[in-house]
Amino acid sequence: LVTRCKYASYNLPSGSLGFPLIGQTISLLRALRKNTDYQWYQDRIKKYGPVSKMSVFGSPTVLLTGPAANRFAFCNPDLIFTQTKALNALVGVFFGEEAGPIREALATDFEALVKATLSIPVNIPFTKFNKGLSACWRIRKLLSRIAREREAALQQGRCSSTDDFFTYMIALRSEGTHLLTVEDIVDNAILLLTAGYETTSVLIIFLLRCLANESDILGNITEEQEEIARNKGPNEPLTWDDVSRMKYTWKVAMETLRTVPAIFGSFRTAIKDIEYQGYHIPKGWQIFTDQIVTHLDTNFFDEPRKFDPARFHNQSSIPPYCFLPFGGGPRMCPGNEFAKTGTLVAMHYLVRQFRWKLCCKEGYRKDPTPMPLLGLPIDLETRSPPGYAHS
Ligand code: HEM
Repeated sequence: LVTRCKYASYNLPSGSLGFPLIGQTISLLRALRKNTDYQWYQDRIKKYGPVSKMSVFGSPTVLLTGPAANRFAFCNPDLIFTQTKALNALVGVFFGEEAGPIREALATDFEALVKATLSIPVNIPFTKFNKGLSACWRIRKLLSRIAREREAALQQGRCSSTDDFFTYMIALRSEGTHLLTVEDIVDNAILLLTAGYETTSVLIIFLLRCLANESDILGNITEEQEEIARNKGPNEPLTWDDVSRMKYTWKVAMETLRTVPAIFGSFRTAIKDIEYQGYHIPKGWQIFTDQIVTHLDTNFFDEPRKFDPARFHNQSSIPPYCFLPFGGGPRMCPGNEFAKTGTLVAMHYLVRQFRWKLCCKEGYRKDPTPMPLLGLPIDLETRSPPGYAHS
């Protein structure tokens, strides 16, 4: 009623905002967990059309679907990059040589933090949001300590500005390049870790999962990687040039991201009243777009449920704003090349040295990142790469 009175002169999209605060959050989270989110969006589109209003993660939201909507969401200057209210409340690899022990100390807390990013932002004991807040507090405490130690070490000349993320950011501040405080730098570190933590590992997990059932594709990847290895000396590390030659392997990774996007959707907030296709979107409302809607659309991908990396042989045949694993526009993922390199290097060593079988055929859920229901138990066998002249 309040919304109806407040926006009486607006042409709001169809749909309902549901119960205050909760809205459709539980229903969407349930669909994500059951991996039926694609159907959930289709049901909404059928009922309300490609633009509809709802309320998720604590904010009134307009769901936009289709390539034109994706373009609008990613490129409109009146929409700012937002995370859900939960993530904003939670967040206000960078550790040089100590990476191992610090990563271990943080791993469990980051898992709790990522899980809490899509939750109802009400701090009630034992809820995901509450656990995420506690995890975030521990992460912040640990990172702040590290940042302060690095600051002191830098001042005493015990480390260099290129040692890690913190020393680099602190050195830039001393040069007057930015005015961020140590707390701001810690916040940025948390954001980078949240964005980069599970995404690449999800891609590698689902690559392994898909390849276990696709012996021909695995064979083609192995051939590409063996060819690269053949031209190298014993124990010679991979180079940028080698990675740029892993074209087929990357097509398989893109097909994995098309069928199982690591990030399920993108949120923006309208900084003023805006209009889309005749509908008004009030200032302060969220815009939400979901990658899977175009990734599985038969208008853009033939037999979209089929795992077929060959569809990326001719990438110009994919219409713009239909395939968006790394987002689009000015806020496209800045870690995409880093993720690509990490994934390709991991695949180089995995496919040449191992073969694997899935121990179970369970499905997967999104919580919010996709994860096989029972993890990914596999039978791993070592494989002898062909004996090259030098090995
Ligand atoms: C397969 C791996 C990855 C995928 C699929 C992925 C996907 C995405 C997507 C879709 C967005 C845009 C979200 C939006 O527009 O709402 C994004 C943003 C971002 N990603 Fe990634 N990402 C990956 C890896 C990484 C890594 C490794 C890092 C850093 C180490 C990273 C850092 C970021 C950051 C900082 C943003 C926010 C950019 C901004 O605020 O403008 N990502 N990522």
